[in-house]
Amino acid sequence: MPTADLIPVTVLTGFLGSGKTTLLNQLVHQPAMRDALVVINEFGDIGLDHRLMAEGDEHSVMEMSSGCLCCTIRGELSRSVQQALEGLDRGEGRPISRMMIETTGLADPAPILQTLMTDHWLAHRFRLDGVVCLVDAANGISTLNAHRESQRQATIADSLLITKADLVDEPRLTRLAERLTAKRLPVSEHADRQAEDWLGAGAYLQVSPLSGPSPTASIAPAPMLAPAGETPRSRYGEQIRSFCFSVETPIAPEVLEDWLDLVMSLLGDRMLRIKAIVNVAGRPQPLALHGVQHVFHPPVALPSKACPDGVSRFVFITSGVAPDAVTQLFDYFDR
Ligand SMILES: Nc1nc2c(ncn2[C@@H]2O[C@H](COP(=O)(O)OP(=O)(O)OP(=O)(O)O)[C@@H](O)[C@H]2O)c(=O)[nH]1
Repeated sequence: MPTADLIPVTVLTGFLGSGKTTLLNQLVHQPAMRDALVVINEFGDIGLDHRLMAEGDEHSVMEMSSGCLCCTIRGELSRSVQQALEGLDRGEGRPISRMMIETTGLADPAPILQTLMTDHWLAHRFRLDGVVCLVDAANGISTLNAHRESQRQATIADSLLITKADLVDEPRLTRLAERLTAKRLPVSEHADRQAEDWLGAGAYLQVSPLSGPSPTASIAPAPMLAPAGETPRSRYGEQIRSFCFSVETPIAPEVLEDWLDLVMSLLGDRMLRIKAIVNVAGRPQPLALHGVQHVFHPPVALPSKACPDGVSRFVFITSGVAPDAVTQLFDYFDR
């Protein structure tokens, strides 16, 4: 097939909580995402991101949460996409014009790119359009220092976008931008592409910031290494683990608050990510909660269909923390 007829694929990556799903939620309403197939890969047994995605008629969302696309379920990308496209061929939707893959926050994008390029079926239908990496301004520098995965994601990206610029002051944003543009390795052939190149006509630049005065910043990418003397501490697969926790009855607001406050303060740097859809007693709508390292974002009310069975679901991604340490604390407060 001529390259021009191949379906473009964008890989959207970025460390845990950097804002990938938030961005996708806004992008799916852009004209360039009409007829897009969105593949969401999540770290953890319970995938919550598909519930957090706004629904729309013009895009399909495929969730892959049984493992990480860069390692354990690498072979499944081809099979799952084939199934999705066969469904479309049978008239169960319109043909897709683009695919977007949201990686897990801990993914190494390189094996995913390799799969796209070397899997016979995928390589004959899709072409890589680019890798976009989100870097969270609130946690960016410490994450780059501490987590090899974050460095890999930013190094491989064609475009880097800084999210949460509204949460930091200008000097902090500048330090992060300088860190990201510090050219310590040969720059990849696409490295000078600006964010507006992907998705065609600058779709991202139309995305409004979530809150606050400063828009999400986009900068040209550049590979980087940790500064001398700062060794990445974590290695995916060794210490990092995810676990899920469900609560079947509505949770009293004070129990939720006290429990999460204590969890965050006790676990400190070892708490990488909390994601939850919570049925809070006395509230008509479920709440989405997001903790990203030491930052807890304001809760957001979701439509009732995000939690149809009334069960609250929490996903914790930690470094070296036993699940019991978290769940027993809940039992302590929920007496
Ligand atoms: N203030 C602010 N908050 C943001 C911005 N982008 C994302 N967030 C918040 O950051 C939190 C995490 O965002 P997600 O979109 O779930 O992040 P993610 O990268 O998909 O997370 P993982 O699936 O864990 O990798 C949510 O509470 C978002 O509302 C931003 O630009 N500004």
